[in-house]
Amino acid sequence: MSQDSVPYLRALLDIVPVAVTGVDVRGLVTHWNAVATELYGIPENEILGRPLRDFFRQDDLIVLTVLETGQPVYRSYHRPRGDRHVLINARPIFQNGELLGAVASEQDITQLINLYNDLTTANFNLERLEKAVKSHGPSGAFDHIQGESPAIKEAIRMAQKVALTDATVLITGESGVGKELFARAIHAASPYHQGPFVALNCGAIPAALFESELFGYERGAFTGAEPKGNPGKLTLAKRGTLFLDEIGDLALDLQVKLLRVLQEQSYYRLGGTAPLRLEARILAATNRSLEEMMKRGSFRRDLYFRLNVISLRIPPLRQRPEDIPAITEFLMQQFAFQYGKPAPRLSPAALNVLMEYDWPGNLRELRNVVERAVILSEGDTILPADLALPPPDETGPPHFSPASAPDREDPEKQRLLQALSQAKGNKSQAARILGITRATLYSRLQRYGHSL
Ligand SMILES: Nc1ncnc2c1ncn2[C@@H]1O[C@H](COP(=O)(O)OP(=O)(O)OP(=O)(O)O)[C@@H](O)[C@H]1O
Repeated sequence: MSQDSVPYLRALLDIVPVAVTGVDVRGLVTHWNAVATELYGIPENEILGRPLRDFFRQDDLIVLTVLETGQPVYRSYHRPRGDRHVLINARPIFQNGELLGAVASEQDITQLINLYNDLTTANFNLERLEKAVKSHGPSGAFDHIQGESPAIKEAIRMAQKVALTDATVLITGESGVGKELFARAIHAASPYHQGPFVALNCGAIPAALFESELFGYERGAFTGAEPKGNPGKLTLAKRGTLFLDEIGDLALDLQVKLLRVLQEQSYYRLGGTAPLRLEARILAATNRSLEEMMKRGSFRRDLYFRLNVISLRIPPLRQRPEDIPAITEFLMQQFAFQYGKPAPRLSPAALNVLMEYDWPGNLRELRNVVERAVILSEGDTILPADLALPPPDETGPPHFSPASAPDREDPEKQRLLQALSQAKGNKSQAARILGITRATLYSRLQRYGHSL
């Protein structure tokens, strides 16, 4: 190369769209172009002639590694700083067999990565919308009920069967397990799906208003009534579904009135004289034990049997811990989208905390915990501290029975959590990572979830 070519090379360095760094054999900077200045915010006059390692962490200096190993590197992905993503080419420079130094070029692909992340989030959202659209038709009604444990699958199978009939269903289960979610899915999959879904919370309305809410009233039926009258929930739910939530909270005298409607399949509005036909499918739910209440005389036996034509029990979350990884992943994506943040990942330690917690508030509590964690987490990983739950040691009585008491150092359990975290809760993928079948993975998750 002639001496004349130096100005050409200088100009070339300044117009190539990559950051160029040159070091001599001691690691002192010999070349630093305009893009490098822009990428790292370090001007050429500050860095030229100085050791490169004064400006960067040793681990981040691929060009120095190349100097040591004498091996070139091509298109190596690297994050020189938290918010920057680059692809690096680097090679040593030899002259007459002697090592002179090394050069590196770095292509900033931050924008590309950000676009990719945006695209992934957009795709996720699209899938969700597709599911939501499908779930408006009877076929996809149960799609948004997350979970693949045998317990939840059994509940879904049962609900799908009863959805096709017009039988009254009593949905039981602890608070926050998803009783209303199931009621809505049954409605959406039922012959009544084109009609409305009307919910009435029997625990939330004062007894004095219950009748007018349920049956409605005619114009001028009583003082203080809406002048136009009120159709009432039974009429509003016509050709649709009436969901009587918290049915166990209904006072005894009102239980008689509800029973009469169910027996006679007709009702009167307050102040009305013409009987109206019951044309709604009835679903009821409670988190109380109606059997216990019957024994104590606070729930009518005859109403119980009318409502409980088919009973559907939704299992609490602590009885299906194997659902926790996938549901958490689903919720993280959902809330990340809602709050306009990139979807975070869950650290194995955080997953461990979730797996061992008791979940008295079930899915509703899990939703709240994940929502808060997505909002509070800094960086791209959710850590145990973001969950605001007691760590496994402090969750009260030990969760593991002595027969299956693996402690937190149990290496098999650690591998399991690691694989699930890596697979973002996808169990097939986690099973592949571990080289075991899905069935084996499920039985291990069951074993490591507490109180089983
Ligand atoms: N399997 C599930 N997958 C995803 N989300 C769920 C699931 N089950 C419940 N949820 C969510 O958890 C929350 C609580 O569910 P829901 O209101 O249906 O519970 P519930 O049993 O009716 O509670 P309560 O007895 O307190 O009325 C809702 O936001 C619901 O969407």
